[in-house]
Amino acid sequence: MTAKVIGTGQGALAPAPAVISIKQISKTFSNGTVALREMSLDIRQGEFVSLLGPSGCGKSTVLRIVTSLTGPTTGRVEWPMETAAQDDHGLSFVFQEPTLMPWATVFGNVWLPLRLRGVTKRDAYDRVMEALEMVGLAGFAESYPRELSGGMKMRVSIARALVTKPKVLLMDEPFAALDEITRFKLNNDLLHLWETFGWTVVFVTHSVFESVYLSNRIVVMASRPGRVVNDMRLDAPYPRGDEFRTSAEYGDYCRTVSEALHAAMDANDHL
Ligand SMILES: Nc1ncnc2c1ncn2[C@@H]1O[C@H](COP(=O)(O)OP(=O)(O)OP(=O)(O)O)[C@@H](O)[C@H]1O
Repeated sequence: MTAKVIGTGQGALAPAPAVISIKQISKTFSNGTVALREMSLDIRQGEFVSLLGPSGCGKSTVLRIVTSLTGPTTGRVEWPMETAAQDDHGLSFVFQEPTLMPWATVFGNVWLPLRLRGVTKRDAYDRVMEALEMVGLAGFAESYPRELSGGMKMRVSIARALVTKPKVLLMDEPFAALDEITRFKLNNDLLHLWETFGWTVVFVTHSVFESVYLSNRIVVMASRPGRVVNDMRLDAPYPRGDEFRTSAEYGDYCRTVSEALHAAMDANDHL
């Protein structure tokens, strides 16, 4: 499927190589549910891609297959820019729930992925503190999760994902459980980090507004079976801030994407 460009045509990304190449993936669960059927998608270096679609269209299943948490029934995921020696793909995953260890401090939680790789607390110290700095929580290293707000817990979860210095960040509705003000703030912080570090981000969301605010590409999925029905590039320039969020341009993008989402939902109704 070719990408449709919405916007003014200014600020479009130059073509970049694919970091993740999803090839004809299908997934049928043991109970017979066809979660995905022949889905193909190239995620390009530096993109901020949102996967947008109704509940049950297979967004999380795509991320789980990309991270090898589950395998596809048919099809495969390729990493065109990698050599055979790389085995973790430089990936980090942020879930909707912060899933912090309640008995460990903020430091201990962020240290975990390094600890699992055998890095001692002393050796991990600078990297953990750097990750906490990035999410604005350097002053809370010795706090426990119960002492933190929902937004702060999510920041810890993001710091834990960043501590391994990933190249690709997969985020499964990370801000869905947060109030709107906190969500806006974390949206801004995430965009700032993305612009600073040049990651590739794949972001699952139900929200048209959030996907338009964050992404330079929105992939709309339909369900039963899960598949891509629209692939749109948004060329609104970055940095994006409150001015963009309240602009007529943003409203226009939201309308277009909303129509695409409704068309995807209608496609399900007719199956
Ligand atoms: N382990 C499983 N066993 C059986 N069916 C499953 C399993 N995991 C997911 N499914 C089904 O596969 C389909 C896709 O699920 P998935 O969680 O990927 O959708 P989603 O788009 O992420 O949904 P949501 O937005 O609600 O999180 C759904 O019909 C779901 O019920």
